[in-house]
Amino acid sequence: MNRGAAITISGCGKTFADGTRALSPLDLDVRAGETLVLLGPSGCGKTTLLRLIAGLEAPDAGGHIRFDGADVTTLPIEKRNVGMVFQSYALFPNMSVIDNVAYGLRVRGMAQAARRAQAAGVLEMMRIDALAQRRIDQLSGGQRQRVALARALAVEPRVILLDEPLTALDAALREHLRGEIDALLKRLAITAIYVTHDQAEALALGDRIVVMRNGAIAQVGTPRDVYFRPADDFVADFVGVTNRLTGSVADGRFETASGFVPLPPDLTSPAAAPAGQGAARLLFRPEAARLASPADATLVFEVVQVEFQGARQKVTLKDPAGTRILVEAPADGTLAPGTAVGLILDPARISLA
Ligand SMILES: Nc1ncnc2c1ncn2[C@@H]1O[C@H](COP(=O)(O)OP(=O)(O)OP(=O)(O)O)[C@@H](O)[C@H]1O
Repeated sequence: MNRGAAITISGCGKTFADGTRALSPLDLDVRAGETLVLLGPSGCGKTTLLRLIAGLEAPDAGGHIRFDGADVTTLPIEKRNVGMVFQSYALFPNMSVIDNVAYGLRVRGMAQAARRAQAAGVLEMMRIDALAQRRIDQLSGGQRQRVALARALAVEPRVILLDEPLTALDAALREHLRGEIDALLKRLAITAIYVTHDQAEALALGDRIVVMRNGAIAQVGTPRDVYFRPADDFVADFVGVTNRLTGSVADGRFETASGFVPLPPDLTSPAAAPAGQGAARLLFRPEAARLASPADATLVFEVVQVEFQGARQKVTLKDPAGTRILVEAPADGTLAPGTAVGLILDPARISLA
């Protein structure tokens, strides 16, 4: 397999013929060999960005796309050496599995024996070699998606582009294939760009995640960055439940109705503007908090509701100002509505907004 290409996207916007502005001009660097996930709600421009990278659409004037430094902006898809996998497999239903996988090699003019051998190798790698002679319409959804992936990989692309490849599958199969795709992409060290609107898929697969909103990039970061240090309210809410406390920052502390939180240095540095000093909100996920006795904590809340979930319980708390938050705790049965509890926040998993 080829080594993956580094991709540089600069000033790429996209306005369709009917005037729809699908993407505002944006810049993005994709590192060689990484899996980059484009995550965002329907219509935010994920597919459009993927199609620009593929060469299926041209960016508006001024936009440039480079693969390993070489400008490919005007190159059509067949000259970019990219593989694509879609939600709707786009396989030839009457052809055998092996002929589907070898198709791209035939288009490139490879001789029959050589392309059959190469296709057979990819089928083996994907563990579907036993299905080589089956027709596509004799396969299950999960098998078809493996064939689609095999076909994209058979041409030894520098970049593989995946557009919601698992959406059509049921939940259990989706999770299983997600694990397989993750392992495969890491092993091949191929540059992969993966479009999804499913946050769990994005967090599991991405080396980095690009959260998109209304044709623009809201945040680029590792799954941990995006989850624990969301750039804004939109990102915070799109990737999970977010608690918010209002208060103010002074002398390295966040002061709020229920007490205070000592802040880690990176949140109080001048670079952490606008929240380095003055009125602010503290954001954290339910699992970034731990319950403690009120005497051992700098924040004290009242228990409002406890929802038993087996191994864990979800606990709703309120502060003296009436602000409610949701936390998770081991299901030990000692929490009752009306009691006071202390709350300890993991400093690495809080952010200010
Ligand atoms: N060929 C086209 N002509 C006009 N508008 C288009 C065209 N293709 C896409 N759009 C519009 O551009 C915007 C972005 O679409 P895009 O398909 O990139 O979104 P998406 O984030 O991939 O959404 P989804 O998750 O629903 O696939 C949408 O408003 C869409 O309606």
